[in-house]
Amino acid sequence: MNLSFSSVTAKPCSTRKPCCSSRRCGVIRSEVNVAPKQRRGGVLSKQVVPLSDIHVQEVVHRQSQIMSPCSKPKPQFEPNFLSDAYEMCGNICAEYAKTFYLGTLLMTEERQKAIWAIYVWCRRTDDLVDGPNAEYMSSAVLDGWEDRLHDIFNGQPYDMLDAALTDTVSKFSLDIEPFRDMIQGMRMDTMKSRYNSFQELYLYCYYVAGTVGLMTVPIMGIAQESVIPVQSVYDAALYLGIGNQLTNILRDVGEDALRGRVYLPQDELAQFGLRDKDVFSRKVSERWRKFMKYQITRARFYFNRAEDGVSQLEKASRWPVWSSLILYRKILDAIEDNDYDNLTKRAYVGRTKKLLTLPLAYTRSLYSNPKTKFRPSLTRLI
Ligand SMILES: CC(C)=CCC/C(C)=C/CC/C(C)=C/CC/C(C)=C/[C@@H]1[C@@H](COP(=O)(O)OP(=O)(O)O)[C@]1(C)CC/C=C(\C)CC/C=C(\C)CCC=C(C)C
Repeated sequence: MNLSFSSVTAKPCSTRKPCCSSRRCGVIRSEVNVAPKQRRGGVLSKQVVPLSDIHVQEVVHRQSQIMSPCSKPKPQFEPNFLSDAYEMCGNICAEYAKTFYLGTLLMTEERQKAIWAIYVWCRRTDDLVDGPNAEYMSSAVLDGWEDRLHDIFNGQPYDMLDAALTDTVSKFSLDIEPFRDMIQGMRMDTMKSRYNSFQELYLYCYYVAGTVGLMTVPIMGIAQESVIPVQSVYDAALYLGIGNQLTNILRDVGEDALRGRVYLPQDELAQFGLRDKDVFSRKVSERWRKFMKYQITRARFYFNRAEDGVSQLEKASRWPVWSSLILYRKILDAIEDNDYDNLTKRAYVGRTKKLLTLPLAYTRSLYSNPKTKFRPSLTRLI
């Protein structure tokens, strides 16, 4: 049984210009880091596989360029209009994602508002396929949403919430590609309900969550004292998104099954002697527990890989990111506490545990130092 883990880092093929924005202009080679088998320590080995849809390298390139004053249209809005628009975004974020919202309160006002605007756009995008109007979903709806995204980036927002994002993209060096990729993830979601391998699932996770990492790095800001390459910070942001999404998937296996969806690699299910019918039967067997242990270890692998990137962010941005990392990790602990029953139970981190996370994350953010990879032993307690 092959129990290796992979994380995928995009490398441009030599024939491809890094600034090329066309989705279909060439093949990207991707490097897959294969983590050690369970119970065996050791150095990660690497494999090269074709994976043409992950746009990290080009996004890093474009987002790292200093914005010239005329590079993005500067829309003219009434001052009150924009402050009302951001306030609406803040209220939505506070309502639907309290932890993200709390985390933004330490940031500068400009960054805080930018995260709210991005959050709201992501929430609305996800709601197209997951929300109350999901029954009206079609590829035409997603095409229309993508046109609207281009309007946002061209300074012609459709409504107030879009206007907040238009303002945000005019202030920060944000590339449109991760936003388009998230829409691509929603397309994928409408087209398939099974993933043959972890490679396929990874691509989905990149689309719907890794992209959030790429969108938010320019807002969070990289510390001036950072000593690691910018690309590594983006990789860490991507891994945090992947870890979060894998965790969401593991938490929601039972709920997704009720909708006829299985976001688990089919080949790995088979390796553990499991099939779709075992997911739908809602019975937790010993095989299922073993399979879940494996999936949880992989999600943790991504969180661990994200850690070093958090310390490279600007100080005020580290706290919210640590909070999100620690909290999502705790969902994995909760699945274990439920004896791996994610078929009939939804793993939950209680209010008190959540609140206790905030000072822990705060301490962590004070002690993480961008100049070293030093990890205070506190990590191990969390
Ligand atoms: C402060 C902070 C962490 C900010 C990020 C806020 C933000 C813009 C979030 C967008 C989330 C969103 C609505 C995405 C749409 C797709 C989706 C639903 C993805 C899942 C999110 C969790 O949502 P929830 O639990 O509410 O999901 P359901 O209601 O069950 O559908 C995801 C699991 C993805 C979340 C991914 C991230 C927050 C990315 C984290 C990475 C960073 C913030 C980069 C940090 C930088 C470094 C260097 C590590």
